[in-house]
Amino acid sequence: MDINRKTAYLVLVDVESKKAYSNLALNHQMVINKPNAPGFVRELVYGVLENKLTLDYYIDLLVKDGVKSLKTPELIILRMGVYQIAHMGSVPEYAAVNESVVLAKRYCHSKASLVNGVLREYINKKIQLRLPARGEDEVRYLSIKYSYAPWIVEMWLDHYDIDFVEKLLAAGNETPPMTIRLNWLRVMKPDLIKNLQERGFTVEQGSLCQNALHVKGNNLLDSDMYKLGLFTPQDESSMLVAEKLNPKQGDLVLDVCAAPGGKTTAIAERMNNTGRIIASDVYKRKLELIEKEAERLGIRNIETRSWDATRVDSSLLQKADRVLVDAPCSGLGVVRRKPEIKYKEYSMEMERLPKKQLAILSASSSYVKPGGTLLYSTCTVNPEENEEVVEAFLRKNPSFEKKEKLLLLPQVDGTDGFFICVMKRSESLI
Ligand SMILES: C[S@@+](CC[C@H](N)C(=O)[O-])C[C@H]1O[C@@H](n2cnc3c(N)ncnc32)[C@H](O)[C@@H]1O
Repeated sequence: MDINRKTAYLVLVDVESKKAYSNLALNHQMVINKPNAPGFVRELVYGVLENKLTLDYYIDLLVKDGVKSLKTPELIILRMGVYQIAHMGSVPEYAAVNESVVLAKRYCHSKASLVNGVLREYINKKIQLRLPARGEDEVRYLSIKYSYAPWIVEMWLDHYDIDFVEKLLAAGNETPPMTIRLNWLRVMKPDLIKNLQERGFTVEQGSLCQNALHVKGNNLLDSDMYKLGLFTPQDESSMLVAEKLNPKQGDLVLDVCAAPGGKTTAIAERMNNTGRIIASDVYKRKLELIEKEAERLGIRNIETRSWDATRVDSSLLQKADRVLVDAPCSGLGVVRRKPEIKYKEYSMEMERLPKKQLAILSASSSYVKPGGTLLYSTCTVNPEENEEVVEAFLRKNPSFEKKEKLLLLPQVDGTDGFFICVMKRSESLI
């Protein structure tokens, strides 16, 4: 059996059945199975995840009792087969069919002939197969064409015009660039660039942040440069948070939703290991991630603690120069990296998020000293979690003033979808 397709299959089962995060499941199965073509595995896994609803739509047209009659193993094998035929030009059609049948014989033996039949029929009919008519139901059409849960399409259409929504949906299916944040504490930019180029990586300056580099090449995170803490993988939108917070040497900074610490460590690097950063998260077990990263990067000014940010710690009232609220959110801005987010069901949790975000922002604002900075950010494109939370906060807290508001978009900025709002507390408290 082809180890690459087997690995992809096992990742997709973990994501579908165990609700695993795609990046973690992929890393896990890569380590166990050691596929000889990791690029192929990644392309197949992310291709199937990104196009899941579109693939299911076509499979549904070809299976007698519809896609709902299929169990997870045969459904995943069919998705993989159709994806290879439709999108992977390097895979001959016969190989996509034969290898899918081999997988079916191993993981759902009685369905091997169904897999064979459906894939052969797909090859024969693919030119005639059509998406549902746009005019009849635009939400359904967009949901299937771009493969997003219908409620996400509907929500975006409620807030934005159709052209914007279609570009946003399409950009969420693009492969994001590999961007790294160079660690000023450990390396100078020209030296890191030279080091990367000598090892065969292609390097380009980032477009938004001075310390951002776009890198092309394989196994970057296995390199000694990574282990030595010369850089951290991070999207430029996240790097921009530390830049906009603009911490000064010697500041007291509170990062109240800090794990796994991507922004905490970016802030620490800017502060050149001076001052004090209190990085808290409600989940104690996640604090270890921040501590490990700080150690890798040679950072010594971070203290971690578990704290529920909806509660006020009276010992810190008006003490902080800067407070960062990088709030828990729906994550709709990072679907390029975590395509499984596109299929989340609309839930009560989604409905409760803006309330929770406002509670965290309100409690955390009390730590900002007069004249200090409060920054609210999310990795989502949803006005209810972004602008509306900030506006509700500002209405109730006249001592804060909005200084800058940014909505970064994959189709415009090439970054993840990201919201940043910088607020200042007045010198004399109202
Ligand atoms: C968007 S993530 C933060 C990412 C982080 N700032 C970074 O850059 O790596 C949101 C974090 O908020 C935490 N969180 C959720 N509810 C919280 C609460 N009530 N108090 C504090 N942290 C909370 C989650 O555990 C999660 O780690």
